[in-house]
Amino acid sequence: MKYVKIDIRLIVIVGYHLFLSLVSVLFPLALMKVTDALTQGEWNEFQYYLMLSFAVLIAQMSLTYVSSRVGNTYVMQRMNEVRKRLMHAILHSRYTDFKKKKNEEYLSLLLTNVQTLENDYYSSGITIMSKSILIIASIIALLLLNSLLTFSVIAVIVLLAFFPLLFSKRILKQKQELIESTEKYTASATECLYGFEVIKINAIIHKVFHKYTEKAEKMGSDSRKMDNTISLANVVFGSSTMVLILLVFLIGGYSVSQGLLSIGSLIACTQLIMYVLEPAVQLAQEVNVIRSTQPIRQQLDNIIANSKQEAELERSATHEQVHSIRMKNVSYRYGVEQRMVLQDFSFDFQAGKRYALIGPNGSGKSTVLKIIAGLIDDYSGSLSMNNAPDTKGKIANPGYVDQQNFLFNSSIYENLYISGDEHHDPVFFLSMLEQIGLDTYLSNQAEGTDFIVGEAGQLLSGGERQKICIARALLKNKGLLLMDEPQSALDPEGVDRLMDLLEQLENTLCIVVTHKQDESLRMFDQLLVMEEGRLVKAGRYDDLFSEDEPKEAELFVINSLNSPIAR
Ligand SMILES: Nc1ncnc2c1ncn2[C@@H]1O[C@H](COP(=O)(O)OP(=O)(O)OP(=O)(O)O)[C@@H](O)[C@H]1O
Repeated sequence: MKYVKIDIRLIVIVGYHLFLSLVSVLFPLALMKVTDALTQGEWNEFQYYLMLSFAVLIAQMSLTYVSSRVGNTYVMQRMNEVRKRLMHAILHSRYTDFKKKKNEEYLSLLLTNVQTLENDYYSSGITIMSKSILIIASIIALLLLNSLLTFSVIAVIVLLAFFPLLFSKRILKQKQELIESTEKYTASATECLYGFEVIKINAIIHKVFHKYTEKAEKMGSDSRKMDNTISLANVVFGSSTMVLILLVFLIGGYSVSQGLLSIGSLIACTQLIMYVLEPAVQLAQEVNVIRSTQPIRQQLDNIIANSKQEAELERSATHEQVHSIRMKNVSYRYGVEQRMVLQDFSFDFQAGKRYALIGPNGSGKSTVLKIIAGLIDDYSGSLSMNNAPDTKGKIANPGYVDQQNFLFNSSIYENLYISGDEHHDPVFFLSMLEQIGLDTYLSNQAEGTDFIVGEAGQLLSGGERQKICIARALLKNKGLLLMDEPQSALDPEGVDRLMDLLEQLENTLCIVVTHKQDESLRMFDQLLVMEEGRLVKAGRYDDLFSEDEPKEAELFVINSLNSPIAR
Protein backbone atom coordinates (compact mmCIF):
# COMPACT_ATOMS: atom_id res chain seq x y z
CA MET A 1 0.00 0.00 0.00
CA LYS A 2 1.18 3.54 -0.75
CA TYR A 3 1.37 5.19 2.64
CA VAL A 4 2.43 8.59 1.33
CA LYS A 5 0.33 10.17 -1.38
CA ILE A 6 1.81 13.13 -3.21
CA ASP A 7 -1.23 15.33 -3.66
CA ILE A 8 -1.98 19.04 -3.60
CA ARG A 9 -2.37 18.99 0.21
CA LEU A 10 1.11 17.53 0.67
CA ILE A 11 2.55 20.15 -1.70
CA VAL A 12 0.78 22.89 0.31
CA ILE A 13 2.23 21.43 3.54
CA VAL A 14 5.76 21.45 2.07
CA GLY A 15 5.15 25.03 0.86
CA TYR A 16 4.04 26.17 4.32
CA HIS A 17 7.04 24.56 5.99
CA LEU A 18 9.36 26.10 3.42
CA PHE A 19 7.90 29.50 4.16
CA LEU A 20 8.00 28.83 7.91
CA SER A 21 11.69 27.86 7.73
CA LEU A 22 12.53 31.04 5.82
CA VAL A 23 10.73 33.13 8.42
CA SER A 24 12.45 31.19 11.24
CA VAL A 25 15.85 31.87 9.68
CA LEU A 26 14.99 35.56 9.39
CA PHE A 27 14.67 35.80 13.18
CA PRO A 28 18.39 35.28 14.05
CA LEU A 29 19.32 37.57 11.16
CA ALA A 30 17.05 40.28 12.63
CA LEU A 31 18.63 39.62 16.05
CA MET A 32 22.05 40.08 14.50
CA LYS A 33 21.00 43.48 13.17
CA VAL A 34 19.49 44.47 16.57
CA THR A 35 22.71 43.53 18.41
CA ASP A 36 25.01 45.18 15.89
CA ALA A 37 22.87 48.37 15.92
CA LEU A 38 22.94 48.38 19.73
CA THR A 39 26.71 47.84 19.98
CA GLN A 40 27.30 50.55 17.36
CA GLY A 41 24.80 53.00 19.03
CA GLU A 42 22.54 53.17 15.95
CA TRP A 43 19.25 53.95 17.77
CA ASN A 44 16.97 54.28 14.74
CA GLU A 45 18.26 51.06 13.20
CA PHE A 46 17.91 49.35 16.58
CA GLN A 47 14.21 50.33 16.80
CA TYR A 48 13.54 49.30 13.20
CA TYR A 49 15.11 45.84 13.59
CA LEU A 50 13.48 45.31 16.96
CA MET A 51 10.05 45.87 15.38
CA LEU A 52 11.08 43.61 12.53
CA SER A 53 12.05 40.89 15.03
CA PHE A 54 8.57 41.07 16.61
CA ALA A 55 6.90 40.96 13.19
CA VAL A 56 8.97 37.87 12.30
CA LEU A 57 8.01 36.24 15.59
CA ILE A 58 4.30 36.81 14.97
CA ALA A 59 4.60 35.52 11.39
CA GLN A 60 6.45 32.46 12.71
CA MET A 61 3.74 31.70 15.28
CA SER A 62 0.91 32.09 12.76
CA LEU A 63 2.67 29.95 10.16
CA THR A 64 3.44 27.23 12.73
CA TYR A 65 -0.25 27.05 13.65
CA VAL A 66 -1.49 27.05 10.06
CA SER A 67 1.04 24.48 8.87
CA SER A 68 0.26 22.13 11.77
CA ARG A 69 -3.46 22.41 10.93
CA VAL A 70 -2.81 21.52 7.29
CA GLY A 71 -0.54 18.70 8.48
CA ASN A 72 -3.24 17.35 10.81
CA THR A 73 -5.75 17.30 7.96
CA TYR A 74 -3.31 15.41 5.73
CA VAL A 75 -2.63 12.85 8.49
CA MET A 76 -6.37 12.47 9.13
CA GLN A 77 -7.01 11.82 5.43
CA ARG A 78 -4.20 9.28 5.16
CA MET A 79 -5.36 7.53 8.35
CA ASN A 80 -8.93 7.35 7.05
CA GLU A 81 -7.55 5.80 3.91
CA VAL A 82 -5.45 3.28 5.88
CA ARG A 83 -8.42 2.29 8.08
CA LYS A 84 -10.69 1.94 5.05
CA ARG A 85 -8.14 -0.06 3.03
CA LEU A 86 -7.48 -2.33 5.98
CA MET A 87 -11.13 -3.14 6.71
CA HIS A 88 -11.81 -3.46 2.98
CA ALA A 89 -8.96 -5.96 2.76
CA ILE A 90 -10.11 -7.88 5.85
CA LEU A 91 -13.67 -8.14 4.52
CA HIS A 92 -12.36 -9.26 1.14
CA SER A 93 -9.92 -11.81 2.47
CA ARG A 94 -10.44 -15.49 1.82
CA TYR A 95 -12.46 -17.27 4.50
CA THR A 96 -9.59 -19.62 5.30
CA ASP A 97 -7.03 -16.79 5.37
CA PHE A 98 -9.36 -14.79 7.62
CA LYS A 99 -9.79 -17.73 9.99
CA LYS A 100 -6.01 -18.18 10.30
CA LYS A 101 -5.85 -14.98 12.35
CA LYS A 102 -7.71 -14.55 15.59
CA ASN A 103 -10.28 -11.75 15.88
CA GLU A 104 -8.13 -10.22 18.61
CA GLU A 105 -5.21 -9.91 16.19
CA TYR A 106 -7.42 -7.95 13.82
CA LEU A 107 -8.68 -5.79 16.69
CA SER A 108 -5.16 -5.06 17.83
CA LEU A 109 -4.19 -4.15 14.28
CA LEU A 110 -7.24 -1.96 13.72
CA LEU A 111 -7.03 -0.14 17.04
CA THR A 112 -3.55 -0.09 18.61
CA ASN A 113 -1.29 -0.61 15.62
CA VAL A 114 -3.13 1.77 13.35
CA GLN A 115 -2.94 4.43 16.08
CA THR A 116 0.82 3.79 16.34
CA LEU A 117 1.06 4.33 12.62
CA GLU A 118 -0.66 7.69 12.98
CA ASN A 119 1.69 8.87 15.73
CA ASP A 120 4.92 7.23 14.72
CA TYR A 121 4.75 7.22 10.95
CA TYR A 122 2.73 10.19 9.75
CA SER A 123 3.41 12.68 12.54
CA SER A 124 7.10 11.72 12.56
CA GLY A 125 7.17 11.94 8.77
CA ILE A 126 5.90 15.51 8.86
CA THR A 127 8.43 16.37 11.59
CA ILE A 128 11.26 14.93 9.48
CA MET A 129 10.12 16.90 6.45
CA SER A 130 9.80 20.21 8.33
CA LYS A 131 13.08 19.78 10.22
CA SER A 132 14.96 18.91 7.03
CA ILE A 133 13.72 22.10 5.38
CA LEU A 134 14.72 24.13 8.45
CA ILE A 135 18.20 22.56 8.46
CA ILE A 136 18.74 23.36 4.77
CA ALA A 137 17.48 26.97 5.17
CA SER A 138 19.70 27.48 8.26
CA ILE A 139 22.76 26.07 6.53
CA ILE A 140 22.24 28.43 3.60
CA ALA A 141 21.95 31.39 6.04
CA LEU A 142 25.04 30.17 7.90
CA LEU A 143 26.99 29.88 4.67
CA LEU A 144 26.22 33.53 3.98
CA LEU A 145 27.51 34.50 7.43
CA ASN A 146 30.55 32.27 7.96
CA SER A 147 31.68 29.37 5.80
CA LEU A 148 34.11 27.89 8.38
CA LEU A 149 31.34 27.53 10.93
CA THR A 150 29.02 26.12 8.30
CA PHE A 151 31.40 23.35 7.35
CA SER A 152 31.92 22.47 11.02
CA VAL A 153 28.15 22.19 11.40
CA ILE A 154 27.85 19.99 8.30
CA ALA A 155 30.57 17.73 9.72
CA VAL A 156 28.56 17.51 12.95
CA ILE A 157 25.42 16.48 11.07
CA VAL A 158 27.23 13.83 9.07
CA LEU A 159 28.57 12.36 12.33
CA LEU A 160 25.13 12.50 13.92
CA ALA A 161 23.58 10.67 10.99
CA PHE A 162 25.40 7.49 12.05
CA PHE A 163 23.87 7.35 15.52
CA PRO A 164 20.37 6.17 14.61
CA LEU A 165 21.89 3.16 12.82
CA LEU A 166 23.44 1.98 16.10
CA PHE A 167 20.04 1.56 17.72
CA SER A 168 17.56 1.02 14.90
CA LYS A 169 17.94 -2.79 14.67
CA ARG A 170 17.34 -3.18 18.40
CA ILE A 171 14.35 -0.84 18.36
CA LEU A 172 12.86 -2.72 15.39
CA LYS A 173 13.14 -6.06 17.20
CA GLN A 174 11.62 -4.62 20.37
CA LYS A 175 8.78 -3.08 18.37
CA GLN A 176 8.00 -6.50 16.86
CA GLU A 177 7.88 -7.98 20.37
CA LEU A 178 5.62 -5.15 21.50
CA ILE A 179 3.23 -5.79 18.60
CA GLU A 180 3.02 -9.47 19.57
CA SER A 181 2.45 -8.80 23.26
CA THR A 182 -0.17 -6.15 22.40
CA GLU A 183 -2.04 -8.74 20.32
CA LYS A 184 -1.95 -11.20 23.21
CA TYR A 185 -3.11 -8.52 25.61
CA THR A 186 -6.02 -7.59 23.31
CA ALA A 187 -6.91 -11.30 23.03
CA SER A 188 -6.95 -11.66 26.80
CA ALA A 189 -8.98 -8.48 27.33
CA THR A 190 -11.53 -9.52 24.67
CA GLU A 191 -11.83 -12.96 26.26
CA CYS A 192 -12.62 -11.36 29.64
CA LEU A 193 -15.39 -9.29 28.05
CA TYR A 194 -16.90 -11.99 25.82
CA GLY A 195 -16.58 -14.65 28.50
CA PHE A 196 -18.12 -12.49 31.27
CA GLU A 197 -21.00 -14.89 31.97
CA VAL A 198 -18.92 -18.07 31.82
CA ILE A 199 -16.28 -16.49 34.07
CA LYS A 200 -18.87 -15.48 36.68
CA ILE A 201 -20.86 -18.71 36.64
CA ASN A 202 -17.76 -20.88 36.91
CA ALA A 203 -16.20 -18.62 39.55
CA ILE A 204 -12.93 -18.31 37.63
CA ILE A 205 -12.48 -14.56 37.99
CA HIS A 206 -9.18 -15.01 39.82
CA LYS A 207 -7.76 -17.37 37.21
CA VAL A 208 -8.85 -15.27 34.24
CA PHE A 209 -7.73 -12.05 35.91
CA HIS A 210 -4.32 -13.59 36.62
CA LYS A 211 -3.93 -14.47 32.93
CA TYR A 212 -5.04 -10.98 31.93
CA THR A 213 -2.55 -9.39 34.37
CA GLU A 214 0.29 -11.50 32.95
CA LYS A 215 -0.46 -10.30 29.43
CA ALA A 216 -0.92 -6.67 30.53
CA GLU A 217 2.40 -6.73 32.40
CA LYS A 218 4.24 -8.34 29.50
CA MET A 219 2.92 -5.64 27.17
CA GLY A 220 3.91 -2.94 29.68
CA SER A 221 7.40 -4.40 30.05
CA ASP A 222 7.90 -4.69 26.26
CA SER A 223 6.77 -1.10 25.87
CA ARG A 224 9.17 0.01 28.64
CA LYS A 225 12.06 -1.92 27.04
CA MET A 226 11.52 -0.16 23.75
CA ASP A 227 11.15 3.25 25.40
CA ASN A 228 14.37 2.64 27.35
CA THR A 229 16.28 1.89 24.17
CA ILE A 230 14.88 5.02 22.55
CA SER A 231 15.85 7.04 25.67
CA LEU A 232 19.37 5.58 25.58
CA ALA A 233 19.64 6.47 21.90
CA ASN A 234 18.50 10.01 22.72
CA VAL A 235 20.97 10.40 25.60
CA VAL A 236 23.93 9.16 23.54
CA PHE A 237 22.82 11.36 20.75
CA GLY A 238 22.10 14.44 22.88
CA SER A 239 25.41 14.36 24.81
CA SER A 240 27.46 13.93 21.66
CA THR A 241 25.77 16.98 20.20
CA MET A 242 26.73 19.00 23.29
CA VAL A 243 30.41 18.13 22.71
CA LEU A 244 30.10 19.11 19.11
CA ILE A 245 28.33 22.40 19.94
CA LEU A 246 31.29 23.23 22.17
CA LEU A 247 33.58 22.66 19.24
CA VAL A 248 31.52 24.99 17.06
CA PHE A 249 31.62 27.70 19.76
CA LEU A 250 35.39 27.48 19.95
CA ILE A 251 35.60 28.13 16.23
CA GLY A 252 33.05 31.00 16.51
CA GLY A 253 34.87 32.61 19.46
CA TYR A 254 38.17 32.41 17.60
CA SER A 255 36.58 34.10 14.54
CA VAL A 256 35.26 36.98 16.72
CA SER A 257 38.67 37.46 18.38
CA GLN A 258 40.27 37.66 14.93
CA GLY A 259 37.69 40.24 13.78
CA LEU A 260 36.32 37.84 11.18
CA LEU A 261 32.85 37.93 12.79
CA SER A 262 30.82 40.65 14.62
CA ILE A 263 29.16 39.86 17.99
CA GLY A 264 25.75 40.16 16.34
CA SER A 265 26.83 37.66 13.68
CA LEU A 266 28.07 35.24 16.39
CA ILE A 267 24.68 35.46 18.12
CA ALA A 268 22.92 34.90 14.78
CA CYS A 269 25.25 31.99 13.98
CA THR A 270 24.63 30.49 17.42
CA GLN A 271 20.88 30.63 16.88
CA LEU A 272 21.21 29.23 13.36
CA ILE A 273 23.42 26.42 14.62
CA MET A 274 20.71 25.57 17.14
CA TYR A 275 18.28 25.52 14.20
CA VAL A 276 20.50 22.92 12.63
CA LEU A 277 21.56 20.82 15.59
CA GLU A 278 18.28 20.64 17.45
CA PRO A 279 16.30 19.47 14.40
CA ALA A 280 19.17 17.14 13.46
CA VAL A 281 18.86 15.42 16.87
CA GLN A 282 15.08 15.21 16.45
CA LEU A 283 15.46 13.98 12.90
CA ALA A 284 17.68 11.13 13.97
CA GLN A 285 15.18 10.13 16.67
CA GLU A 286 12.23 10.35 14.33
CA VAL A 287 14.00 8.19 11.76
CA ASN A 288 14.16 5.43 14.38
CA VAL A 289 10.52 5.96 15.28
CA ILE A 290 9.47 5.71 11.63
CA ARG A 291 11.58 2.60 11.10
CA SER A 292 9.92 1.02 14.13
CA THR A 293 6.56 1.10 12.28
CA GLN A 294 7.92 -1.15 9.55
CA PRO A 295 6.46 -4.40 11.06
CA ILE A 296 3.02 -2.76 11.23
CA ARG A 297 3.18 -1.64 7.61
CA GLN A 298 4.32 -5.15 6.67
CA GLN A 299 1.32 -6.66 8.48
CA LEU A 300 -1.06 -4.29 6.68
CA ASP A 301 0.56 -4.98 3.31
CA ASN A 302 0.23 -8.75 3.80
CA ILE A 303 -3.48 -8.49 4.56
CA ILE A 304 -4.07 -6.18 1.59
CA ALA A 305 -2.04 -8.43 -0.76
CA ASN A 306 -3.92 -11.55 0.37
CA SER A 307 -7.30 -9.95 -0.21
CA LYS A 308 -6.66 -8.92 -3.82
CA GLN A 309 -7.27 -12.37 -5.30
CA GLU A 310 -10.51 -12.72 -3.37
CA ALA A 311 -11.73 -9.35 -4.69
CA GLU A 312 -11.15 -10.62 -8.23
CA LEU A 313 -13.30 -13.66 -7.45
CA GLU A 314 -16.08 -11.57 -5.99
CA ARG A 315 -16.29 -9.47 -9.09
CA SER A 316 -17.01 -12.61 -11.10
CA ALA A 317 -19.60 -13.89 -8.63
CA THR A 318 -22.77 -15.18 -10.21
CA HIS A 319 -26.30 -14.40 -9.07
CA GLU A 320 -28.15 -16.72 -11.41
CA GLN A 321 -30.91 -19.04 -10.26
CA VAL A 322 -29.57 -22.39 -9.07
CA HIS A 323 -30.90 -25.52 -10.76
CA SER A 324 -28.25 -28.03 -9.80
CA ILE A 325 -24.97 -28.32 -7.95
CA ARG A 326 -22.58 -31.13 -8.73
CA MET A 327 -19.70 -31.84 -6.38
CA LYS A 328 -17.11 -34.27 -7.66
CA ASN A 329 -14.29 -35.72 -5.57
CA VAL A 330 -14.13 -32.59 -3.45
CA SER A 331 -11.43 -32.80 -0.79
CA TYR A 332 -10.38 -30.11 1.62
CA ARG A 333 -8.04 -29.30 4.48
CA TYR A 334 -8.07 -25.98 6.36
CA GLY A 335 -4.29 -25.58 6.20
CA VAL A 336 -1.40 -27.33 4.48
CA GLU A 337 -0.33 -28.92 7.73
CA GLN A 338 -3.83 -29.88 8.81
CA ARG A 339 -5.69 -33.11 8.24
CA MET A 340 -8.21 -33.68 5.46
CA VAL A 341 -11.64 -32.67 6.78
CA LEU A 342 -13.41 -33.57 3.52
CA GLN A 343 -12.39 -36.49 1.35
CA ASP A 344 -13.62 -37.26 -2.17
CA PHE A 345 -17.06 -35.85 -1.53
CA SER A 346 -19.22 -36.41 -4.63
CA PHE A 347 -22.92 -35.67 -4.94
CA ASP A 348 -25.49 -34.17 -7.32
CA PHE A 349 -27.89 -31.71 -5.67
CA GLN A 350 -31.03 -30.77 -7.61
CA ALA A 351 -33.30 -27.72 -7.26
CA GLY A 352 -36.71 -28.38 -5.76
CA LYS A 353 -35.29 -30.99 -3.40
CA ARG A 354 -34.41 -30.94 0.29
CA TYR A 355 -31.25 -32.56 1.59
CA ALA A 356 -30.13 -33.17 5.15
CA LEU A 357 -26.46 -33.54 6.03
CA ILE A 358 -26.12 -35.72 9.10
CA GLY A 359 -23.21 -37.25 10.95
CA PRO A 360 -21.11 -36.87 14.06
CA ASN A 361 -19.42 -33.67 15.22
CA GLY A 362 -16.47 -32.69 13.09
CA SER A 363 -17.43 -34.99 10.20
CA GLY A 364 -17.29 -32.10 7.71
CA LYS A 365 -20.97 -31.12 7.28
CA SER A 366 -20.48 -27.37 7.79
CA THR A 367 -17.43 -27.49 5.54
CA VAL A 368 -19.62 -28.86 2.71
CA LEU A 369 -22.04 -25.95 3.22
CA LYS A 370 -19.20 -23.41 3.22
CA ILE A 371 -17.81 -24.84 -0.02
CA ILE A 372 -21.23 -24.66 -1.69
CA ALA A 373 -21.74 -21.13 -0.38
CA GLY A 374 -18.44 -20.11 -2.00
CA LEU A 375 -16.80 -19.22 1.32
CA ILE A 376 -14.15 -21.87 0.76
CA ASP A 377 -12.75 -22.18 -2.74
CA ASP A 378 -9.29 -23.69 -2.35
CA TYR A 379 -10.56 -27.28 -2.36
CA SER A 380 -9.46 -29.99 -4.77
CA GLY A 381 -11.99 -31.72 -7.02
CA SER A 382 -14.76 -29.79 -8.70
CA LEU A 383 -18.02 -28.08 -7.94
CA SER A 384 -20.23 -26.99 -10.80
CA MET A 385 -23.46 -25.09 -10.76
CA ASN A 386 -26.09 -25.61 -13.46
CA ASN A 387 -23.72 -27.98 -15.33
CA ALA A 388 -21.25 -25.14 -15.95
CA PRO A 389 -17.52 -25.89 -15.64
CA ASP A 390 -16.06 -25.70 -12.14
CA THR A 391 -17.39 -22.60 -10.38
CA LYS A 392 -14.83 -22.20 -7.63
CA GLY A 393 -16.06 -19.55 -5.25
CA LYS A 394 -18.56 -18.22 -7.76
CA ILE A 395 -21.79 -19.42 -6.21
CA ALA A 396 -22.91 -16.41 -4.30
CA ASN A 397 -26.04 -15.21 -2.62
CA PRO A 398 -27.54 -18.29 -1.00
CA GLY A 399 -29.98 -17.88 1.85
CA TYR A 400 -27.64 -18.93 4.66
CA VAL A 401 -28.17 -19.72 8.32
CA ASP A 402 -24.85 -20.09 10.11
CA GLN A 403 -24.21 -21.84 13.42
CA GLN A 404 -23.51 -18.57 15.25
CA ASN A 405 -26.85 -16.94 14.35
CA PHE A 406 -25.02 -13.66 14.07
CA LEU A 407 -27.08 -10.45 14.14
CA PHE A 408 -25.89 -6.88 13.57
CA ASN A 409 -26.42 -4.33 16.31
CA SER A 410 -29.34 -2.72 14.49
CA SER A 411 -33.10 -3.17 14.24
CA ILE A 412 -34.80 -6.51 13.64
CA TYR A 413 -36.04 -5.15 10.32
CA GLU A 414 -32.52 -4.20 9.20
CA ASN A 415 -31.31 -7.64 10.26
CA LEU A 416 -33.96 -9.28 8.13
CA TYR A 417 -33.15 -7.17 5.10
CA ILE A 418 -29.37 -7.10 5.20
CA SER A 419 -28.55 -7.38 1.51
CA GLY A 420 -31.43 -5.48 -0.03
CA ASP A 421 -32.28 -8.20 -2.55
CA GLU A 422 -34.73 -10.05 -0.29
CA HIS A 423 -38.47 -10.32 -0.97
CA HIS A 424 -40.04 -6.98 -0.07
CA ASP A 425 -43.62 -8.12 -0.48
CA PRO A 426 -45.28 -7.11 2.84
CA VAL A 427 -47.76 -10.01 2.70
CA PHE A 428 -44.94 -12.52 2.26
CA PHE A 429 -42.97 -10.73 5.00
CA LEU A 430 -45.77 -10.92 7.56
CA SER A 431 -46.69 -14.51 6.75
CA MET A 432 -43.01 -15.44 7.06
CA LEU A 433 -42.79 -13.89 10.54
CA GLU A 434 -45.99 -15.63 11.55
CA GLN A 435 -44.94 -19.01 10.23
CA ILE A 436 -41.58 -18.95 11.93
CA GLY A 437 -43.28 -17.85 15.17
CA LEU A 438 -41.80 -14.36 15.49
CA ASP A 439 -45.21 -12.65 15.38
CA THR A 440 -45.93 -13.30 19.08
CA TYR A 441 -42.58 -11.94 20.14
CA LEU A 442 -43.00 -8.86 17.94
CA SER A 443 -46.53 -8.13 19.18
CA ASN A 444 -45.18 -8.11 22.76
CA GLN A 445 -42.31 -5.86 21.77
CA ALA A 446 -43.43 -2.19 21.80
CA GLU A 447 -40.98 -1.21 19.07
CA GLY A 448 -41.86 -4.18 16.87
CA THR A 449 -39.35 -4.78 14.08
CA ASP A 450 -37.67 -1.45 14.94
CA PHE A 451 -36.29 -2.99 18.12
CA ILE A 452 -32.47 -2.72 18.24
CA VAL A 453 -31.14 -6.19 19.02
CA GLY A 454 -27.88 -5.17 20.77
CA GLU A 455 -24.31 -6.31 20.12
CA ALA A 456 -24.47 -9.61 18.17
CA GLY A 457 -28.18 -9.74 19.08
CA GLN A 458 -27.56 -10.23 22.80
CA LEU A 459 -30.83 -8.49 23.76
CA LEU A 460 -32.72 -11.43 22.27
CA SER A 461 -33.00 -15.02 23.39
CA GLY A 462 -31.00 -17.67 21.50
CA GLY A 463 -34.19 -19.00 19.86
CA GLU A 464 -35.37 -15.52 18.83
CA ARG A 465 -31.98 -14.85 17.26
CA GLN A 466 -32.15 -18.11 15.36
CA LYS A 467 -35.68 -17.42 14.14
CA ILE A 468 -34.60 -14.03 12.77
CA CYS A 469 -31.67 -15.69 10.98
CA ILE A 470 -33.98 -18.31 9.48
CA ALA A 471 -36.49 -15.66 8.40
CA ARG A 472 -33.62 -13.68 6.86
CA ALA A 473 -32.47 -16.70 4.83
CA LEU A 474 -36.02 -17.48 3.70
CA LEU A 475 -36.68 -13.86 2.68
CA LYS A 476 -33.44 -13.92 0.70
CA ASN A 477 -34.28 -17.24 -0.98
CA LYS A 478 -32.88 -17.16 -4.51
CA GLY A 479 -33.26 -20.88 -5.12
CA LEU A 480 -30.42 -21.96 -2.83
CA LEU A 481 -30.95 -22.33 0.88
CA LEU A 482 -28.14 -23.52 3.16
CA MET A 483 -28.86 -23.98 6.85
CA ASP A 484 -26.35 -25.07 9.48
CA GLU A 485 -28.21 -26.57 12.44
CA PRO A 486 -31.16 -24.17 12.13
CA GLN A 487 -33.08 -25.96 14.93
CA SER A 488 -30.31 -25.95 17.53
CA ALA A 489 -31.95 -23.17 19.61
CA LEU A 490 -35.61 -23.74 18.70
CA ASP A 491 -38.29 -25.17 20.98
CA PRO A 492 -40.26 -28.20 19.66
CA GLU A 493 -42.95 -25.91 18.28
CA GLY A 494 -40.29 -23.82 16.53
CA VAL A 495 -38.77 -26.97 14.99
CA ASP A 496 -42.21 -28.04 13.68
CA ARG A 497 -42.80 -24.59 12.24
CA LEU A 498 -39.41 -24.65 10.51
CA MET A 499 -40.07 -28.10 9.05
CA ASP A 500 -43.46 -26.88 7.74
CA LEU A 501 -41.76 -23.90 6.13
CA LEU A 502 -39.14 -26.08 4.47
CA GLU A 503 -41.84 -28.43 3.19
CA GLN A 504 -43.60 -25.53 1.48
CA LEU A 505 -40.47 -24.46 -0.43
CA GLU A 506 -40.73 -24.63 -4.19
CA ASN A 507 -37.97 -24.53 -6.81
CA THR A 508 -35.44 -24.34 -4.03
CA LEU A 509 -32.37 -26.42 -3.47
CA CYS A 510 -32.32 -26.72 0.28
CA ILE A 511 -29.48 -28.29 2.27
CA VAL A 512 -29.82 -28.50 6.03
CA VAL A 513 -27.14 -29.67 8.47
CA THR A 514 -28.87 -31.32 11.39
CA HIS A 515 -28.25 -33.51 14.41
CA LYS A 516 -31.93 -34.47 14.71
CA GLN A 517 -32.45 -38.16 14.11
CA ASP A 518 -36.17 -38.52 14.34
CA GLU A 519 -39.22 -38.68 12.17
CA SER A 520 -38.71 -35.07 11.09
CA LEU A 521 -35.99 -36.37 8.74
CA ARG A 522 -38.74 -37.96 6.64
CA MET A 523 -39.47 -34.69 4.91
CA PHE A 524 -36.02 -34.64 3.28
CA ASP A 525 -35.62 -36.11 -0.19
CA GLN A 526 -32.16 -37.36 0.66
CA LEU A 527 -30.19 -37.83 3.85
CA LEU A 528 -26.44 -37.60 3.35
CA VAL A 529 -24.58 -39.41 6.09
CA MET A 530 -21.07 -38.13 6.69
CA GLU A 531 -18.28 -39.65 8.68
CA GLU A 532 -14.74 -38.38 9.09
CA GLY A 533 -15.00 -36.18 6.03
CA ARG A 534 -16.51 -38.85 3.79
CA LEU A 535 -20.01 -39.27 2.42
CA VAL A 536 -20.69 -42.81 3.60
CA LYS A 537 -24.34 -43.19 2.74
CA ALA A 538 -27.20 -41.39 1.05
CA GLY A 539 -30.89 -42.22 0.84
CA ARG A 540 -34.35 -41.46 2.12
CA TYR A 541 -35.15 -41.77 5.82
CA ASP A 542 -36.90 -45.09 5.30
CA ASP A 543 -33.90 -46.50 3.44
CA LEU A 544 -31.53 -45.65 6.23
CA PHE A 545 -33.65 -45.87 9.36
CA SER A 546 -36.50 -48.27 8.50
CA GLU A 547 -37.66 -50.99 10.89
CA ASP A 548 -36.56 -53.57 8.33
CA GLU A 549 -33.06 -52.32 8.39
CA PRO A 550 -32.29 -51.61 12.01
CA LYS A 551 -28.64 -52.42 11.43
CA GLU A 552 -28.24 -49.46 9.10
CA ALA A 553 -29.48 -47.01 11.68
CA GLU A 554 -27.62 -48.73 14.49
CA LEU A 555 -24.46 -48.76 12.46
CA PHE A 556 -24.73 -45.02 11.91
CA VAL A 557 -25.37 -44.26 15.58
CA ILE A 558 -22.58 -46.59 16.72
CA ASN A 559 -20.18 -45.10 14.18
CA SER A 560 -21.15 -41.62 15.31
CA LEU A 561 -20.37 -42.47 18.90
CA ASN A 562 -17.14 -44.23 18.04
CA SER A 563 -15.85 -41.51 15.78
CA PRO A 564 -12.51 -40.24 17.18
CA ILE A 565 -13.79 -36.68 16.79
CA ALA A 566 -17.01 -37.44 18.65
CA ARG A 567 -15.00 -38.99 21.44
N1 LIG B 1 -11.37 -22.65 10.46
C1 LIG B 1 -10.94 -23.88 10.69
N2 LIG B 1 -9.63 -24.13 10.80
C2 LIG B 1 -9.16 -25.37 11.02
N3 LIG B 1 -9.95 -26.46 11.16
C3 LIG B 1 -11.26 -26.26 11.07
C4 LIG B 1 -11.84 -24.99 10.84
N4 LIG B 1 -13.17 -25.13 10.80
C5 LIG B 1 -13.43 -26.44 11.01
N5 LIG B 1 -12.29 -27.13 11.16
C6 LIG B 1 -12.15 -28.56 11.38
O1 LIG B 1 -12.77 -29.25 10.30
C7 LIG B 1 -13.43 -30.39 10.75
C8 LIG B 1 -14.84 -30.41 10.17
O2 LIG B 1 -15.53 -29.31 10.72
P1 LIG B 1 -17.05 -29.02 10.38
O3 LIG B 1 -17.41 -27.77 11.06
O4 LIG B 1 -17.23 -29.11 8.91
O5 LIG B 1 -17.75 -30.28 11.06
P2 LIG B 1 -19.28 -30.55 11.33
O6 LIG B 1 -19.55 -31.90 10.82
O7 LIG B 1 -20.12 -29.44 10.80
O8 LIG B 1 -19.28 -30.54 12.92
P3 LIG B 1 -20.44 -30.15 13.97
O9 LIG B 1 -21.51 -31.16 13.84
O10 LIG B 1 -19.74 -30.27 15.26
O11 LIG B 1 -20.88 -28.78 13.64
C9 LIG B 1 -13.42 -30.35 12.27
O12 LIG B 1 -12.52 -31.33 12.73
C10 LIG B 1 -12.92 -28.97 12.61
O13 LIG B 1 -12.08 -29.00 13.73
